[in-house]
Amino acid sequence: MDRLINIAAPPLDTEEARARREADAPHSPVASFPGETLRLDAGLVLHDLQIAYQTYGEPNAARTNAILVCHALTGDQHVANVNPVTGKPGWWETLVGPGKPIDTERFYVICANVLGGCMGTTGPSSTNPQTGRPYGLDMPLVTIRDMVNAQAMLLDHLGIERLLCVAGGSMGGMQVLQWVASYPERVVSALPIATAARHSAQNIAFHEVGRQAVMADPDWHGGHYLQFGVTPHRGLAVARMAAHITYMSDQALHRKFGRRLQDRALPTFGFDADFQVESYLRHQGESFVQRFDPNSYLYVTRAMDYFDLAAEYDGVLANAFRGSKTRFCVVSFTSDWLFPTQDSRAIVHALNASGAPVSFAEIESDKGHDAFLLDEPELSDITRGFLDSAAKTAGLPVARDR
Ligand SMILES: CC(=O)SCCNC(=O)CCNC(=O)[C@H](O)C(C)(C)COP(=O)(O)OP(=O)(O)OC[C@H]1O[C@@H](n2cnc3c(N)ncnc32)[C@H](O)[C@@H]1OP(=O)(O)O
Ligand SMILES: N[C@@H](CCO)C(=O)O
Repeated sequence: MDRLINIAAPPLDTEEARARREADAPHSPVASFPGETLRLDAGLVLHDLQIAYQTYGEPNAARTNAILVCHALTGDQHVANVNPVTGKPGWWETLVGPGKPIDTERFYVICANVLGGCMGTTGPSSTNPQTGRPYGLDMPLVTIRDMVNAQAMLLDHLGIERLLCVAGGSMGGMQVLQWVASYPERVVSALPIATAARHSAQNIAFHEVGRQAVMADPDWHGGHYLQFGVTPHRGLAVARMAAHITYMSDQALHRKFGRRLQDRALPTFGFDADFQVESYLRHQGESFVQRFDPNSYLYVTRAMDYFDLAAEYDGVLANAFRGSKTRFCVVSFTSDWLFPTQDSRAIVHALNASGAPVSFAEIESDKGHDAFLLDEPELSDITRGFLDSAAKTAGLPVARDR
């Protein structure tokens, strides 16, 4: 019988997986801030902050060519090249690299693992300096604004005063919007993709299902599973399966799998993964738990839920951008029902009302929300054109013809 998802490989917090993560250390520099604190929206203070990051390309002499890329919910700092933990290409290798739209021969690209994450930046699996044990749920909740404030500390550490662009999709796009609201003078241009200025009720609902799956796993132990030497990987896998459906469109699921059966001619009349789509989702769940920490999943989904940029500005989104000189390019995808085009339009309307320069593109695609991670030629063209124009405004040398 093959009714349950099969977590064959070691989950993230076994000794073996820890060793794999530690093997990443030479690849990911970690910025530490001894003696400094980060004040969080939750009203608490974080000590001994650590931020794991990657850079690609070189800063120019005036340090005016930096682009900050912000990752989505379960991304990490490995935006390009090979991710040493998964052995797979970086999550935005379609856009970032030499000669690519975010051209690392021209730009100095920085990407940091978010606060609350599990790839080297302080998160619930980090050691709580007050107890010497992993934080677990004793880690204070973090918000998108907290993530951005931590990134600002990293930029100070790297000697980058101003960003030529801040770019990202989904939760990365939320960080882009927050960057302009919090640090307008530090951002020349902004590229928020497949995102929203506030998380919808429907999206909060999906996240709650995922969190309940994690917390219902008997191995969760109130969030202190590391002390018990186990990981609630089954709950996390179920959470990912449910979430993954929301990252795709109905058309894409139909195109990829339809009602086809997996490795069999007839249904089993049982609960095995008869259908290809079931097998695919199980695979997505099983592979996710090899690279992600269950408590981090709780924290980062919660940060998205709390995001409501207008709420910080008397309920008027335009006020978040008023006076900002940042140039925007807002992008959405036609088949993205998780962050539909109407969410992007709301951002564009607010930017118009605030007087900010903004362009908007809705890209025709049947790939759903995760289209921003896939090879979408129109996204590449828009990104290249937008960055060329931002670079020109900033007085950088023009791009070579390709
Ligand atoms: C910033 C960030 O967001 S980083 C995090 C982004 N990364 C993820 O979210 C990782 C998981 N998500 C995905 O894989 C997303 O679908 C994407 C967008 C990143 C990739 O999409 P695609 O290239 O279309 O890949 P697809 O969704 O078809 O998945 C391919 C995988 O499914 C597996 N698969 C395909 N069909 C089946 C099936 N019938 N049964 C079992 N497994 C299957 C493939 O073997 C492949 O496995 P692998 O990834 O372990 O090599
Ligand atoms: N699939 C991506 C996008 C989610 O918004 C991720 O897991 O981060």
